[in-house]
Amino acid sequence: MFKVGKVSYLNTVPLFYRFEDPMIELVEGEPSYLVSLLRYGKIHAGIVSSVEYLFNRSQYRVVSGLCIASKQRVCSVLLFSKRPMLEIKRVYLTPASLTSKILCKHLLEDVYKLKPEYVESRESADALLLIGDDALYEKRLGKFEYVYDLAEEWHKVYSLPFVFALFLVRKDADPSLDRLIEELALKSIKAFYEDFAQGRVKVEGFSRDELKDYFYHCIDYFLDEEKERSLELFGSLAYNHR
Ligand SMILES: C=C(O[C@@H]1C=C(C(=O)O)C=C[C@H]1O)C(=O)O
Repeated sequence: MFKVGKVSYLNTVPLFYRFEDPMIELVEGEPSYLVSLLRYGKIHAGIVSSVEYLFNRSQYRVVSGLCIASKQRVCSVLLFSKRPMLEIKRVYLTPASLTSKILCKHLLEDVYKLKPEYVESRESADALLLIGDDALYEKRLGKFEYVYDLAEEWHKVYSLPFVFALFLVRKDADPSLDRLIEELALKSIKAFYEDFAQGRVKVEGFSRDELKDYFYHCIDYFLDEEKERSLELFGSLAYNHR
């Protein structure tokens, strides 16, 4: 039996839409939790934060061609702020994330040349980094005057897509697992988009228009050469923020 980690957010619904096999057991959780399970061998594989691969390459194989990325906007990695970007002083970074936290630090410190204090409580912060469904729900509440999409910020600077997560397989796992994951995920994505186009997909808590914007204009699942280039660039910039 293979244990495979699945991020428990809207963004993985297409990847796991038909991800059923007698050999596979899914384990759900937030990205940082899944990374710790994978690192310590409690699961064999999972779609997890891309920085885990960038910092510990020798431990993993990457399932080819698949990722969670965005071409421009991602819509669910958002910095919510009471002040304009250049005036941000105290930042809360969600502990659910690894990649987006580092992306946020890179943008604030290296691109915008700020020296923010990172605080543990939301209440004392003037800006909050949230990811996944937490970010999508917070946006709806409309409590913050400034909302920055971090993939869009990355794109403004580098004109590149951004890769948030990769399907990693532990090197000590059976080699047949990579192929099985690739097949099931590709089958899932195809079935999801076919069903969505036919109006057959419903996800509790989200309207059809919200889903359409998210899955057609924000999230992208295909790891191509441009995304690999972006990943390597991020790897070289991320090192100072680990
Ligand atoms: C786009 C997203 O990508 C995620 C962001 C991750 C991270 O920041 O470590 C990890 C997995 C992905 O689910 C999101 O969660 O909204």
